[in-house]
Amino acid sequence: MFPDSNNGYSYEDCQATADWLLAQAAVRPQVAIVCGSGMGGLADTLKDQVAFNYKDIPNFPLSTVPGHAGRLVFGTLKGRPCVCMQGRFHLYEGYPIQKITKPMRIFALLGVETVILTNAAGGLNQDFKVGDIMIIKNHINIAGFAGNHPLAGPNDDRFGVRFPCMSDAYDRDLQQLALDVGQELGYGDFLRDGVYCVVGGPSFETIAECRMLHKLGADAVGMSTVHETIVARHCGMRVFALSLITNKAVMEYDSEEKANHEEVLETSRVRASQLETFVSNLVSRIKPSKLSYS
Ligand SMILES: O=P(O)(O)O[C@@H]1C[C@H](O)[C@@H](CO)O1
Ligand SMILES: Nc1nc2[nH]cnc2c(=O)[nH]1
Repeated sequence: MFPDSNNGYSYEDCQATADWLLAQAAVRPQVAIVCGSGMGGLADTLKDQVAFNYKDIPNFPLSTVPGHAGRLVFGTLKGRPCVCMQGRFHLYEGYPIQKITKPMRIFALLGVETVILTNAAGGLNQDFKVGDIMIIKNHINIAGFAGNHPLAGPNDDRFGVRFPCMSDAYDRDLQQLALDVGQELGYGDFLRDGVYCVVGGPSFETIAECRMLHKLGADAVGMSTVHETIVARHCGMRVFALSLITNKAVMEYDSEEKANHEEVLETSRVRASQLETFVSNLVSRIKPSKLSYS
C-alpha cells in the first residue's frame, strides 16, 4: 500500500526540484498561489515573470485538464514575491496522491510561508449563487477517512510531524483579512464562507450524493485543494483557500440541470478579473512575518 522510498517524491527529490528552481529564478517567493479551473489568469497578473512549463521542470507532474495551462510562474504581486501554479493536479488524472501534493513540499523548500489555494466548486448550500466566492473555513476529506491520504506512508520528520493537527487547517487571521479585503472591494454581495468537501471525481455527483454531502455539513463540493492543504500544513505553511461557486449542485430529482466543465470554465471567466483583484489585494496585505497582518 505504501510507496517505496524511490518514488520521486522523497525529501531529496523535492529538494532537487527546489534547488533547480532556485538556480533558475531570482525571485524568492513568500506566497504560493494555486489557480483553480479556469483561473490561470491570476498567474498572468504577476510582474517581472519567470515562467517554466511543467514539462521542463525536473520531476514535476504534467497538467492534463482543460483550464490548467501547466506553468509555474515566479514574479511579484504588488511588490510581494510570489510563485503561481497555473494548473494543478487532481487525483482523477491518475497521479498518486503524494505526487499531486508534491508542489506544496517544493514550495516549503523554496521558503514559501503562505499558500493561497483556489478552486472551482459546486454549491451545495442553497443560499449560494453561481459566481459566489466562498472563503473556505474548513474541509471534509471523505477519501482521507478511508486511508487515501497524502501523508499515508513513512513520515519524513524533516517535513513535519507524524500526526499533524487539522483543526487550524485554514488560517483564521487570513480568513478575516480576506473578509475585510472583500468588503473594502465592494464584494460583500457575493462573498461567503463555508465548508468544502473533496471527492475523487472525475464524474460530477449524483443527486443523492449532493444531498448526502449537504447533510454532512458541506457547503461546496470539488475535486482538489484538501490534499494540498494537508500537505502544506504538515510542512508548516499557512493556508488560505477559496472556492468559486461555478455551478449549483443538482439536489432535486425533477431538475433538468446538468453539471459540466464548460459551465465551470465559463463562470471562472466571468469572475476572473474580480478574483485577480481580490487575490492580489489579499497578497499585498499579508506580512512576511508569520504573526502580523496589516
Ligand atoms: O482544480 P479545481 O478544483 O478548480 O477543478 C475543478 C474540479 C475539476 O477538476 C473541475 C471540474 O469542472 O474543476
Ligand atoms: N465535484 C465537483 N467538482 C466541481 N468543480 C466545479 N463544480 C463542481 C461540482 O459540482 N462537483
